[in-house]
Amino acid sequence: MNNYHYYVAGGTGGAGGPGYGNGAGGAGGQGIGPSLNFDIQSSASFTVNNTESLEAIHDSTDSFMEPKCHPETRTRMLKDLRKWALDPHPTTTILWLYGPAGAGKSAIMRTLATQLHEDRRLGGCFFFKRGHVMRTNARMLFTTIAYQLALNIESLRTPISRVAEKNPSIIGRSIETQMQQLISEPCRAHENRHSLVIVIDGLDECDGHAFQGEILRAILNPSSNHAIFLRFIIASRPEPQISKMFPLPDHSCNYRRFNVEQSFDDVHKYLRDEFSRIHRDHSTMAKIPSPWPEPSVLEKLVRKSSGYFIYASTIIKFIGDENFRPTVRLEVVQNTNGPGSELAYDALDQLYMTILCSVPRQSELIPILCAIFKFGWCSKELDKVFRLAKGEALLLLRGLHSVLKIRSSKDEISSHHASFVDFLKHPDRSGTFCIDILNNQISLARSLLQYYAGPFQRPKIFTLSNLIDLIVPLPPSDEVTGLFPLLRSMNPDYIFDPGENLISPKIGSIASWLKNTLSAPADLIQLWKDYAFMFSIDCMRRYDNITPSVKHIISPSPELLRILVSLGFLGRPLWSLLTKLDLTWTDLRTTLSLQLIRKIVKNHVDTEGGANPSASRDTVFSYKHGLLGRNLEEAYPRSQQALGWDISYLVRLSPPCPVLYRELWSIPPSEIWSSLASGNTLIHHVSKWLESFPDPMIELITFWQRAMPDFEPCFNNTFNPGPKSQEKRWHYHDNNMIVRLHLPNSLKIVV
Ligand SMILES: Nc1ncnc2c1ncn2[C@@H]1O[C@H](COP(=O)(O)OP(=O)(O)OP(=O)(O)O)[C@@H](O)[C@H]1O
Repeated sequence: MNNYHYYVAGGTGGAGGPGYGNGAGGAGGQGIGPSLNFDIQSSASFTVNNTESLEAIHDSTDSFMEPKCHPETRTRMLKDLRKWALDPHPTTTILWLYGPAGAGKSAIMRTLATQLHEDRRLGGCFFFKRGHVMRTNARMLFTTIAYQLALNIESLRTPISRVAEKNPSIIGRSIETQMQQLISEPCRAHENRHSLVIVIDGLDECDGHAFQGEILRAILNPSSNHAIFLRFIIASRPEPQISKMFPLPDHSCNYRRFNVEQSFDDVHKYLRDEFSRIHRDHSTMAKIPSPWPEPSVLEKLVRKSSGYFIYASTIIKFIGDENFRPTVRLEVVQNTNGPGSELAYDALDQLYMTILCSVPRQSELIPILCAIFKFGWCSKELDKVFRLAKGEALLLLRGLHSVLKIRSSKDEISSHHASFVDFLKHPDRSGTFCIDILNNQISLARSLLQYYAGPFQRPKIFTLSNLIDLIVPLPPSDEVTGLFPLLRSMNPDYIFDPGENLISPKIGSIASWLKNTLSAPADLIQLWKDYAFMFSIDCMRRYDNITPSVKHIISPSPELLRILVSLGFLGRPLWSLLTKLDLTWTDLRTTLSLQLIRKIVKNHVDTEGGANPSASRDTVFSYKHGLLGRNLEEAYPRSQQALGWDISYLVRLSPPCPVLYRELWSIPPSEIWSSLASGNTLIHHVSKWLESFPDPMIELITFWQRAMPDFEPCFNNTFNPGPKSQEKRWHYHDNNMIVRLHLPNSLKIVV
């Protein structure tokens, strides 16, 4: 059991401080004397000397080392805060000051505490400090503040010390009881004409979220019934467990929120003055012309600070180091990736490391951080791509509110400080958290590829291009080989999604990369070559005849080429069919034919034989896009005719297939003959196709040939060609396409 003795006033020793309660005379300083002695008995777990908690006071012995505002900085903010603190009738008596890590909250609070002390309005203060045994201890908060109240306000001494005497175990009681008995009750019984401010800084640095909550509940609870003259200012990072206690205020709130905003002007002033000081005082600077550094360099550094002080004060400490030349160190700071730059940001890095290391579920968090800073994704996108439950990404990022700006209203995530992104990009600084190290890049690529292997969902932002940029620089390794199965199972719908802003060479670069990665299987390389080639054709269609530059590096498989030659005129999104139906190239022709046949039949049924053309989706689509006809009645037969042509070409290219043949019979004759042109074409190509069967049934061929009118001359025109013309047209169609696509001549059909 240790005893903690706060000896206040009088007696021997302590230098008398200026007491200011009710204009009473000066209270004593920290002395040892019997006249006022409140003895707060600790629980057995306390083994540290009590004076350590006194370091939490604004003017403690070590306080000269703690941050304070540089002269003429944060002036407007300090003025506002002081005005609120001194206001005899404020609308709220509790103020929460919040801002990201290193924004300058402690500096503001310390400067304010000093000002309030000079105004004789400081009731007490407590500066929590991470890593300090007493200054992270919630139990020390109200006892230390009570001590200062007793010290500062003469009329409070007796009631406070009486509580301590009567209840020596008060330090072991709940936070709320301490607040009630040591502060609220003695103050309520006391009359004070002026406000008295209690300043609590760095609440997020108090050990244990539960204790942080308890402290806030003790202060915010309306039943605490604080004395009318008491004001509380609490400063912290906007950590979720604290922010939730201060929801955006409505009219019934008894607190005010105060955001420590960026201030480029203040940082500029600070940097300018500090550089002048270094220039003036540093032994090696005598010959360096003034102003130093040049204004443009200064401006750049101000921008880099994002308007917060942590970056500015860190580089000043580095540049101003007496043992080095400031000019050389300034160069190092400017070149963030140059040698030695990791030393420049020591303090900053420690801050960021502490924050990152304190976050749970780090292995899940790292790829998410990579995605945020590489692709700028919002939380919804993160949930989707990382296959997390709704809102889970935000939950994972909860511990990073002091470095990340997370605006749930706009669903945007960004960094408070530009310096945090620099940190995350530099492997010597951020180590395993570095977003650019190989392991993290591979793990991000893996997550993305897993997503892209799944069913197509139109993304809100299109990032395939980023994924390719991520994959292509990866050097060969076992981990990279692990990505191959995912690359094989990628859903091509994502590649050919018109919303993606991809360019052909990007897709080609995956094939080239696979080729250079020696362990890549040949069929995977071919698959990506095919994708690249199809993509180039797609671009050609979309942008009308822009020759695909990809053709120089890609050699698609002959099977694919044959199909494409036929489909080049169809304008169908072939790629989506491929994956949706899980087909090989060989299956594709047959299946496409079957599908198209079913479609022609379905249109017939849906529209009741064409009587109600609005029931056919592709007729409506074609008409709406001005592709076919002036009205739906005109568009319907034309869209059926287009299907008929497509079927003709595909049937001709398909391998012998009895199922397909049977299916052809399901086409209602009226649909075949509604357009003589496509009917004729269909009949011609079916008969030719039947000839390609291993054991062609002559009767069948003859049957189909007879179905075609044989008065060739009459039909020998563009719209209604006879058999010879059909063949010519077929050859022309194919060969022309081969020329257009710059394909090998060997693919041409020789008449
Ligand atoms: N107005 C200012 N003038 C000069 N230096 C400042 C000012 N504000 C902050 N600094 C410096 O910036 C650094 C970070 O400031 P401070 O510790 O006050 O930030 P904070 O918001 O309290 O950070 P944290 O959330 O990590 O506690 C400190 O080195 C401090 O000295």
